[in-house]
Amino acid sequence: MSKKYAIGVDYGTESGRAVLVDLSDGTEVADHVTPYPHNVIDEKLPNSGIKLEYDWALQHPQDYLDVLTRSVPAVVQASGVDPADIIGLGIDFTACTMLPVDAQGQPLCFNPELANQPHTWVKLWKHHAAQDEANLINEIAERRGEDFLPRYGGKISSEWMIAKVWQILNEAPDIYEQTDRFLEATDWVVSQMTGASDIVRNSCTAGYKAIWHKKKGFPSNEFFKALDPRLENVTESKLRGEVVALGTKAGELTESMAKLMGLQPGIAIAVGNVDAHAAVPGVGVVTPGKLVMAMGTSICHMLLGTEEREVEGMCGVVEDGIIPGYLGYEAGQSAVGDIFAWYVEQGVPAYVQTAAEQEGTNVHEWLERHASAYKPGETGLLALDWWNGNRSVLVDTELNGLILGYSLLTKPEEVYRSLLEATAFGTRKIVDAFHNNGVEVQELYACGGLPQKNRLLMQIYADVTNREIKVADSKQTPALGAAMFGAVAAGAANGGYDSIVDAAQKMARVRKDTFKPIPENVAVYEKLYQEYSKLHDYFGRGENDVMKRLRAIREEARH
Ligand SMILES: Nc1ncnc2c1ncn2[C@@H]1O[C@H](COP(=O)(O)OP(=O)(O)O)[C@@H](O)[C@H]1O
Ligand SMILES: O=C(CO)[C@@H](O)[C@@H](O)COP(=O)(O)O
Repeated sequence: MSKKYAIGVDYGTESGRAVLVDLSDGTEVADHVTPYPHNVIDEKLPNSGIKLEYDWALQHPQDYLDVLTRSVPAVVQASGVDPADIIGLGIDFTACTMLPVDAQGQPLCFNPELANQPHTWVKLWKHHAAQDEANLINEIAERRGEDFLPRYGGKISSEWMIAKVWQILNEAPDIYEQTDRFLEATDWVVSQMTGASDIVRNSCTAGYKAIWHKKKGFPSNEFFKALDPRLENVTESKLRGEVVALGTKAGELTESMAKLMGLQPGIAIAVGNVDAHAAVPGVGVVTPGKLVMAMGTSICHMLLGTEEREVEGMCGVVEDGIIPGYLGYEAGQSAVGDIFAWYVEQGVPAYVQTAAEQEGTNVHEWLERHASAYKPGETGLLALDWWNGNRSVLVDTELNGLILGYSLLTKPEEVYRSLLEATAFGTRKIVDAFHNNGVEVQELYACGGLPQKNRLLMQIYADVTNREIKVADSKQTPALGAAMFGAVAAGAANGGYDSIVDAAQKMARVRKDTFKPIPENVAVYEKLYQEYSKLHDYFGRGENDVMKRLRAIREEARH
C-alpha cells in the first residue's frame, strides 16, 4: 500500500495554516499559512465602517474558507503527494469563537441586509464585551446552587458561548430572533466541508465553552429561564445539534469543496477541535502528570486526570475533552505573546528599534538578548500579567496590567524581562492550583510559536515553575494534532488510525534538548513569586479594586 497522508488545519487568532502530514511517522511534509484578510476586527466593521465598542473582537467567516481554498491546495502542490493518498482532514480552532447562522447554515453577516449589524459577525474568543452577562450567569448559578459551576473553577467566562449568546439577545434581540443556530466556528467550517444539513457539534467546545456535560447535557431550562425567560429553550433551539466525540468522522468532503481544495471528494472530515486541545496528542501527551502549554498570543494549559477535582479558576474539566478515557483539564492566560507584542509596538524607545535594525535582528530578539544579561531579581521590577484580563485563576476580564519598581535607570530590556517573568508567574499560579488540588503536574510540555522564538522565556518558565520543560519537535503542533484526528476519522482500515493514542504514539515527537530549572534561579524566583502572589491577591481578589474603578472612570470619560 502506498504511503498515506492527512491534513491538519489550524485556525489561529490572525491566520490559518495547513499542514500535510505523513501518517507513518508524523513527518510534516508541507505547510502553508494564510493570514486572515480581515484579521481581528476590533475597531470598525468591514465595508460599512460602523464603529465597534470597546472590548469587541470580531472576525470574517469568509477568511476561514479562504484558508481552506488557499492553504490546502498549496500544501498538496508543494508536497507533490497524490491527492488519492490523502485520506482525512481535521481542523482545530481558537475557541469560543462563535457565530450566528441562518436555517441554511450561512453566517448572518453574509446577508448584505444584516452585514452592518455588529452582532451578526463572528465573535472571536477574545471578544470581552459580554462581561455583564458573565457576571449575572455566575451570580444566578451560584444562587441556584448549579452543580456545573465547580467544573468551571467556580466561574463561567465572558469569553464563552452562553455569555456571548446572551449579549446578542440583550443588545440585538432581532438578530437573536433571526438566528437559527449559534455555532462554534470550528463546527461551522466542518459543516462547510461536509455539506451536512444536520450540523454536528464537537464535544470539546460543547464541554469547555458551552457548559455541556457528557452525562448531564446542558444546564436545565429552568436555569436558562432564571437568566432570562427568552433563553428558556435556547439549548433545544439555537444550540441544538448532535454532540459527538473528538475523532469522530463528521462527514465526507463534498464534490464542490474537494474541487476548491485540490483534494478527492469523499475523504473523512473529523469533527472540529480546539487549537490547544489538539496540541496535546500533537506533543505525544496521552497520560496524566504532563501539563501541555500551547504558547502563543495567549497560553492554554492542558492536563489529563483520572478523577474530577475542583480547581480554582480552571476553564473547565471535561470527560474525554482532550483524550478519550481521561478527564481533560484546561486553564489559561488570555495574553502572553500579546503582552510582549504590545511592549514592542507601543513601549520601546526609537533607539532600540534603530539598534535592532542595524544589527539585522527584530526588536523581540534584541530585547531578549539584552534581557538575558540580567540575573533573576536584578531588574528590581515586578509585573502583573493582566494586559488582557486574567483568565485563570481569577477569571476576571476587567483586570489590567501593572509594573512596579521603575526608576530613572530602568532600561527597556529590563521592562521586557519583567513582562516575560510576569507571564511565568501567571503560569506558576495555574500549575500550583492544579498540583495542590490533586491534579498532579510532574513536567511541562511546550508547543506553539513562543518556545521556538524565545529561549530566555522558556528558561524563566522552567526556573519559576521548578519543572523541566520538553518542547514539541513540530512547529505546527495543533495542526499536527488536527491531522491525527483526521487520520482517526478515516480509520485504520483506510490507512489511518483507530484511536488518537495509536496516532500520537506513531506521529508525535519532542526535541532532545529540554529546559531544566537552574537551582540558584529557582531560589530567587521563589522569593519574587511570593511578592507576585501578594500583588495578585491585593489587586485581583477585591482588596483594592482600583483597576475596576479606573475602568469605570474611563467609561464615563468616553461617553
Ligand atoms: N522573539 C519573541 N519573543 C517573545 N514573543 C515573541 C517573539 N516573537 C514574536 N513573539 C510573540 O509571539 C506571538 C505569536 O505567537 P504564535 O504562536 O506565532 O501565534 P498564535 O498564538 O496566534 O498561534 C505574538 O504575540 C508575538 O508578540
Ligand atoms: O481559549 C482557547 C482555547 O480554549 C484558545 O483558542 C485561545 O486562547 C486562542 O489561542 P491562541 O493564542 O490564539 O492560539
